[in-house]
Amino acid sequence: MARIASGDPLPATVEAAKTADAGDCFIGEASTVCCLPGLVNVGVQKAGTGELQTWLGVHPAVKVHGGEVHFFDDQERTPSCNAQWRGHLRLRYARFLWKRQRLREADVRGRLLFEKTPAYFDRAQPRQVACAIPAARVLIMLREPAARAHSAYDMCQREQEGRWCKAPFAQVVERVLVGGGGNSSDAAPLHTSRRQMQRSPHLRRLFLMGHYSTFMRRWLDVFVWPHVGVLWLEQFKADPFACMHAVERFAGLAHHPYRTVATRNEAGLYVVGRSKSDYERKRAPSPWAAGDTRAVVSATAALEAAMVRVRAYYAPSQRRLAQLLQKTNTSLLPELPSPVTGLL
Ligand SMILES: Nc1ncnc2c1ncn2[C@@H]1O[C@H](COP(=O)(O)OS(=O)(=O)O)[C@@H](OP(=O)(O)O)[C@H]1O
Repeated sequence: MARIASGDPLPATVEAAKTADAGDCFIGEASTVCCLPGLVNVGVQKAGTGELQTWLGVHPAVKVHGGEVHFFDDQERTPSCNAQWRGHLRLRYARFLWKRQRLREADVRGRLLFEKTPAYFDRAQPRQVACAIPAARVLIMLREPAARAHSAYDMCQREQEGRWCKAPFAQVVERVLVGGGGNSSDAAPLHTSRRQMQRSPHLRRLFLMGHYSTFMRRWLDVFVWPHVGVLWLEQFKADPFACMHAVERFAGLAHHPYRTVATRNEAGLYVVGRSKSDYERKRAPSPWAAGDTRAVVSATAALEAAMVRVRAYYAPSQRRLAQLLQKTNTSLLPELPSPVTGLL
């Protein structure tokens, strides 16, 4: 059972923070409260972490942060996790987490505190997170890695318009993934072009993040395995109710009747209130918008071929992940989704 913020808050001092853990709260000046989360969703980007936060936000026994925290992103390596350091780290983290919200005891008493930062999966040092909140439940949401990479690239094109994502995804794949013959059945393994990866840290992250087993091992090295739970966006798409039930069991929460509050949106997905899935797919890429049929057909074919290539690139790594999930028993649902099992 994850720690629920039900006890009396500790004084907001380093001394008190030395003995705190996930789910504990600190009371500071003017009775303001800040807490350490009991449940942290550490990733991955584009695997439905925003949606999960929305669903947990309507659970009466959960207090969600509401945004993304990024406290542990790219922090410097710390020499050791001694008591003094732990005390400081916990206080800084709890204060940072709630700096934009004036929490009162009544907001948190008896509730599970939740934060999500998908960037933690590959950008945080799990050892540091474990130093701050060793008893926390760590939720890892994954998504078939080729679809994840495409979705992340698409988001960059739509929202960030960065230089690194100007070219169509299919062109980038052609440039970055080398070896093989473009066919998943080719014997030669695909790997990333060192030169292309050195040129763009964004592309490097886009492709490397999908080697889930590499990053997962780092989390499993420092958190006890029953405290780490894995869920797939594909599972959430297929049955969000089973997923929410599994998350509740994982976090020690009472069952909430999500079926009574969820509706289906235009995309046919279950949502509670506003969802990214309501509007993300409505924005069309340029050839579609221009209505140029030939361009659409050729862009679709190029994208499909690129996706085959990306899936082939990730196949060995997906096999390693399957073994890791089996060994550690960290899947929250017993059945792996078909786009994932297809690769294993
Ligand atoms: N209710 C529901 N059911 C199934 N799938 C859903 C739902 N809500 C959001 N989504 C899809 O989740 C994808 C976004 O994931 P994230 O919220 O983790 O994105 S982000 O990293 O925070 O930007 C994004 O996927 P893509 O549209 O394929 O990019 C969303 O469409």
